[in-house]
Amino acid sequence: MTDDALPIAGDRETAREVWRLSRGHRVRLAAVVVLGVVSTAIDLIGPVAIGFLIDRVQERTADLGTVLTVTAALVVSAVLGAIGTAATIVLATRAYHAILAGLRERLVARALTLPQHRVERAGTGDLISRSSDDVTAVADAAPVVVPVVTATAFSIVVSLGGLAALEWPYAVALAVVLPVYGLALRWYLRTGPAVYRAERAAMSARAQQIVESQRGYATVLGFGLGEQRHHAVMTASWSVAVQALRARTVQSMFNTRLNLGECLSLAVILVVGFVLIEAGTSTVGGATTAMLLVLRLLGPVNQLMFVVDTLQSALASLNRMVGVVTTAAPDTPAASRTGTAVELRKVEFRYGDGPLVLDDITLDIPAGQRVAVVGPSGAGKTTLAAVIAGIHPPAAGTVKRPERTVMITQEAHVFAGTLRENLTLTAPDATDDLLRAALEVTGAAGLLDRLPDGLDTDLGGGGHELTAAQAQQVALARLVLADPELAIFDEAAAEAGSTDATLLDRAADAALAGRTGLVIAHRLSQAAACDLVVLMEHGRITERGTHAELVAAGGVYAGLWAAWEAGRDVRMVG
Ligand SMILES: Nc1ncnc2c1ncn2[C@@H]1O[C@H](COP(=O)(O)OP(=O)(O)OP(=O)(O)O)[C@@H](O)[C@H]1O
Repeated sequence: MTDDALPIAGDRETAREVWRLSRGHRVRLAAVVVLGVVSTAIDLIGPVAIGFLIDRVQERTADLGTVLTVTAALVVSAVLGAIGTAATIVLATRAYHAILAGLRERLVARALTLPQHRVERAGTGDLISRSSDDVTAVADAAPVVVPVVTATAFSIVVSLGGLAALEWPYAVALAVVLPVYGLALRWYLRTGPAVYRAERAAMSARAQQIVESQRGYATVLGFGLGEQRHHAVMTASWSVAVQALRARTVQSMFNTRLNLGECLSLAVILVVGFVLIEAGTSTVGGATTAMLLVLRLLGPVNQLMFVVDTLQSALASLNRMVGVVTTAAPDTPAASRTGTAVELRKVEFRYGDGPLVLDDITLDIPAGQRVAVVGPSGAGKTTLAAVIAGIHPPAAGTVKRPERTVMITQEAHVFAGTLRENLTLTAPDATDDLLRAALEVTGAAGLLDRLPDGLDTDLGGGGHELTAAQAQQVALARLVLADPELAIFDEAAAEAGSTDATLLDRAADAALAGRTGLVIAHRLSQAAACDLVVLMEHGRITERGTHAELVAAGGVYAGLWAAWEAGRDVRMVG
């Protein structure tokens, strides 16, 4: 794990979080425990009844009534035990899924508030895999793990209790042998995962060799590489065979250890039973009951050993999920001083270990004013916008911005869902009238009329496709509905003079009305309409002032403006 990776919770932290999440389900969990103990205890009736019958037969006091009573007890205990166990498993599985659903909700909620730079540093894949693969791994483990773990836990407790009730030396003997299973498990967990990983890696390498040979078929033929490819596939296949052999060996060695545990368990009960019968403290029936109890227990214990892999990987996934949930909340932006919406002091920023992309930036944006940032490509405009928006924390210096800050980036995303859902993302309670008004403000009322189902039209993946400009208008309408104090626009550079550019300029202008605005101006006409213009070059602010002041000053901006007016080099600023 690198320093940048999202954290992985420890087992204790995970247990704490799961306990916290179980708050609404504790009655159900208590019912699981009660039902589990009762149904496992009912299961004990069988061994006890058989022991009772054997003793009566030995004493020669058994008659047909005894046999029928014992048979009835066996049937009733089997049926009730089965019903009770099934009900316990159903209840436990429901509780498990309810708690998992709660965890998933918290994970998504937390993931959506993680600072973008945190997610980017960790790799978006990490977060996606935690909220999809890990959730699936934990959910898929339920049908395998829950019944086995529940049954084994109750069986161990109740069987040990039953043995102790019978004669305490039986329980002590079994308790002494049970650690053999623990040792077998420890050995398996230390050896198994690495061997299985190596087997899977060998399989991937073989698949890779085969796919490459097929994909590069023409090259293989053209260069006469057939023999070489054949050899590569053969080597990879042999490696799979070797790894598979190792994996199966580990498995059978594990089985041997389990068999040893089983033999020892039965042997100690046999020996203890013999000694107790000899001493006259136990009967043959009692020893038989003890033996049957141990035999009953061995099934679930063995099953537990075989689901331990699934259990482990589910726990690892759980730790990864809880790691996101318990990640520290991002710093809330400091409230800005009255009158000044944005305050940057000596801000520096670099991507990773790269060079400074922002260097000594000090900037105030008075509340309600619009500032345009212009400059050549790579000057750091987008980075400055992201630092002001709080997406990237500054490497040095301080940034203050209003709490309600929204940034519209160059790629406005349209989410899969209806237009209404796309708009209400930022205003869940907005009425249809408000949504229409927001679309109207951003000049998209016409779009609404053209959509086949109006606000209910499906957009995004598989739905009605919006043009890039329409997607921007929807994003702007979303911004209007979010009603932020500071709006930051880093919009796509539409070609100057194009219908889209005019449309978007008007839409942005309307969306900015009454707010503080920071506009990354790709067209100098946008800059000219702002209250203040900031020119950036090589990560530094080199000129600042009103448009008129900068033009009058005759510096770089004035040159750019002259070029813009002459229509000579429009792209200089984008
Ligand atoms: N994610 C990143 N990782 C590393 N370097 C980056 C990253 N994003 C931008 N840069 C670098 O930072 C510098 C500033 O980039 P930035 O995108 O902020 O400039 P810009 O003025 O907005 O350019 P443009 O107008 O082309 O969008 C450039 O040298 C760029 O290569």
